[in-house]
Amino acid sequence: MYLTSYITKKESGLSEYLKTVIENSTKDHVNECDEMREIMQAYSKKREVSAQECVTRACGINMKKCSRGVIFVPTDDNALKMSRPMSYLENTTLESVNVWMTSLTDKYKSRPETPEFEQMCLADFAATCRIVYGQQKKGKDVLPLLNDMGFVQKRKNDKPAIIRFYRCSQEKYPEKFYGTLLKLYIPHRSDLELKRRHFPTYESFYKSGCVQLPGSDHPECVRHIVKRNKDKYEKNSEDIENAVEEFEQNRGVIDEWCNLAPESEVERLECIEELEAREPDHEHVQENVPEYSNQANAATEARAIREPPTFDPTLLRQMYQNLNQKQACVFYAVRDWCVKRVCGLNPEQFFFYVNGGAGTGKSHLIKCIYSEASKILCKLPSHSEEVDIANPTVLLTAFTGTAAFNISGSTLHSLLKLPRSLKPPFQGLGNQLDEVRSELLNAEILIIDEVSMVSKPLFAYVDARLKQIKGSTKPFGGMSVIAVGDFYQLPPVRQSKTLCVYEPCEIDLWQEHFQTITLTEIMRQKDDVAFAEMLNRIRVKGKSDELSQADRALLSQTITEPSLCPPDVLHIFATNKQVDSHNSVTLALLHSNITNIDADDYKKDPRTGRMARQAQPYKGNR
Ligand SMILES: Nc1ncnc2c1ncn2[C@@H]1O[C@H](COP(=O)(O)OP(=O)(O)OP(=O)(O)O)[C@@H](O)[C@H]1O
Repeated sequence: MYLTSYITKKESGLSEYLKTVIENSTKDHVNECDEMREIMQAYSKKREVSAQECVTRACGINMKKCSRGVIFVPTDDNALKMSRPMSYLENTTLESVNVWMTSLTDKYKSRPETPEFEQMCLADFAATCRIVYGQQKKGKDVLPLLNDMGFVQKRKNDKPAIIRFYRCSQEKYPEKFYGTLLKLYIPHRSDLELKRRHFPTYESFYKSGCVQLPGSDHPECVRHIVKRNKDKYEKNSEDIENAVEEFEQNRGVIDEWCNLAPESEVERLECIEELEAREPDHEHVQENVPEYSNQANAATEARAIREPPTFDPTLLRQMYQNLNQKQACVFYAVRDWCVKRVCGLNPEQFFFYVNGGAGTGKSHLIKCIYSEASKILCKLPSHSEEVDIANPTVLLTAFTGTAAFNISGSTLHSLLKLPRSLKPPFQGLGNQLDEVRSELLNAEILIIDEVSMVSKPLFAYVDARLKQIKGSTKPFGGMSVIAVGDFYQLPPVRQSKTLCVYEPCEIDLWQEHFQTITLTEIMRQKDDVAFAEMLNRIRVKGKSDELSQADRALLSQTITEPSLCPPDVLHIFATNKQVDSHNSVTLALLHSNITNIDADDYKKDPRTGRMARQAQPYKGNR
């Protein structure tokens, strides 16, 4: 699949893209040189060329060896024409019409008038003949073309060339579709022969027309002639077309890419979304992705890996000692694994999902695990010489910036340089791979906090990315994973699929690998057991389930007049407007001298891929 996709990569969108660039640059520039430069830049940025192809081209190495010639046959009514060279044009008069280079189709129409050439359709001509120049004109069986168009020679019988032509959809563009069939497979000397008086369209001529071929003594249906010639050149075209269509529709899930080619990730799509000025794909685009910056810039880009959290050893010891039974269970399981790893016992990868309601001590446990595991794993042989904090052994991450900040970690997007759109196919790291690989090569454990916000596509992407970075086909590239969170809390943005929903048709990393450990003891309100228990009941309550009288009474006790509410306690509001108003009032109470600073808003220019400062800040942006 990987190779097929690589060698059949499409460039179909490029023409449309260039058209837009040309239209825009015509509007923007008076100077043709600038216009040309802009088009060239757009072309070079948009064109998808892999690193391998670049090297091959730059070094002039043959990209492929082919025992057959491959000929492109232009069949469009308005096919692109190239002008003759300047040196030629300078010696012609203004009235001269002979200013265009002749195409293969022109040469076909001027083919020799021998019986053999008369019967040839354009496809035959392209596949079995070659235009010869210079000394080759003196070769065997070379014939002159009419109208001084050059010379032609039949190819050796066993080596007809492969013909390529633009195929268009029969449903969407019937006229072009039938025009192509007729031009390729009906012998002719002028396009008028293919669109005759009684047949206003190519389609009508194809379906009801008859022609008498040179050398034949009776007319024959156009359809039949087309079929006979087409069968010579398009033997399996329908099967191939159906297979391609099926492949496009049922592209494998993201993971398959990595399973097939984890090491040689050369996806060319890295810059597509940067340059595409299209509407975001709502299902796959991650909204509000914090710290996301696809405009990598050494000066402005925040480091992917934050400074690791450090704790006072005495405090840490106390934290370990005070872990409750379930917390301790996970903590020591991970600790044992780390010890085995350091001793060279190569323990199996583990995948834990630490679940539990609000305040059950999930983040607290993460901090303990992180500190202890980092301390032990830094003794791994590869780290013994110099422990570099930029090469962590445990990765602390979360989906949102806030959650990541709370645990002194990084967001998944920034750490793994994930693209904004998670739409398949998987986008590799391209030339950032080495840099990320060197940063994360020593990582052994990945911790993901607030996992309820991680969507299925994002999780699959993390898996794929780690496979790429680690160069391993094992799940998550061989790293052990601790996912922490509560699926009763925030779901993924934009109604993306959450991890805990099982779908049998997909490879489900979550169901397949993760072992759940549920923390039940509420640590945040441990001095108020009644309240903590009520919170647990509310956590699992359905929308239509009534609150019990006792719970209602307990909650009602806390109702108070807003004016009586102390200003310095946490306030929660239903709308942003109320939040803004409360913040403004509180801020004014704290500081008298307030200065407003307008934000500078930047927007990506789809043509250049660069961030351009907007004249006006966006309204309503926060
Ligand atoms: N074993 C423990 N000993 C003492 N305090 C603890 C322990 N576990 C957790 N805590 C404290 O309980 C409070 C809640 O813990 P924590 O924030 O880790 O819970 P959480 O499950 O992550 O909550 P949430 O889901 O709301 O983010 C914190 O103040 C934490 O320090």
